[in-house]
Amino acid sequence: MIDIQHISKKYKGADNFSVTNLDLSISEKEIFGLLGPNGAGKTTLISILCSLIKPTSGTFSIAGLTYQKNKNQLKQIIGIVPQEYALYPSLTAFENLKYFGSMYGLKGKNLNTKINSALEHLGLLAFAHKKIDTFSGGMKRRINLIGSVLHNPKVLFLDEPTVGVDVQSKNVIIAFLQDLNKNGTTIIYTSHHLNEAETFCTRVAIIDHGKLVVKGKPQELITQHPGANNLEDVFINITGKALRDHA
Ligand SMILES: Nc1ncnc2c1ncn2[C@@H]1O[C@H](COP(=O)(O)OP(=O)(O)OP(=O)(O)O)[C@@H](O)[C@H]1O
Repeated sequence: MIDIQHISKKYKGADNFSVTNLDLSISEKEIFGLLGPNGAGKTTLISILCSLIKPTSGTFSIAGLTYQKNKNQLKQIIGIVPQEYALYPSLTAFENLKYFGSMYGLKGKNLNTKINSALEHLGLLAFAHKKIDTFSGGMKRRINLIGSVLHNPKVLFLDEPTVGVDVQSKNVIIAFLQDLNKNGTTIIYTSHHLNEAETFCTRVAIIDHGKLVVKGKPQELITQHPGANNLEDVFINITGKALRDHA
């Protein structure tokens, strides 16, 4: 489904590569977790796969489509949930979602039904006509998520979808994503929540300093690392205890 070959990225003016010669294949209907310390290159990789930035070298395809040849088709089959909220604060939740839907050519009754159904699924129907600037962080994240799936993407990319949300919102978000996945959506997400990734993901890859260090099913990785009881132990084992501060 997703085939990544020798992807590297060096930002303009940067001294180092943010992603280095990365190869990865992700199958249809996987829930794939990209894990790694701050600055490892997770957002950079997701941004490349979403065609938001161009790789310095290397290629990738999604469902056989490439950004060089099939940019518009590619946009239609993917959904993107960015780290930052991409919402208009002075518009209501419903108005924001109508706007998102219209960007994918959706309109009328069909769009309204989809919006209402997703709002209900994510516990937000009662707030449909309230302005976004009155929403909590967890509510905004759920609206952002709905906006990215109205067009039924085959592949959904999420950059830390559960950061800064309470446990209740997190559980609703994870359950919603699991339902999408059961209905055929392949999910690729980045997270620092290793407990969450351990139970949520079919496979994970740990990235460090722009390189893919290890990949596999969470339980397999735990078994392969002597003394590891969970994915966090594996993570520390692989990436070490040093802080990754930089400016
Ligand atoms: N626009 C940019 N210009 C220059 N360097 C950048 C840019 N964006 C990211 N970087 C650098 O690329 C490296 C990887 O950053 P990236 O945001 O992809 O990491 P990450 O794994 O998503 O980190 P985090 O977990 O903190 O979100 C870092 O060293 C970062 O400083």
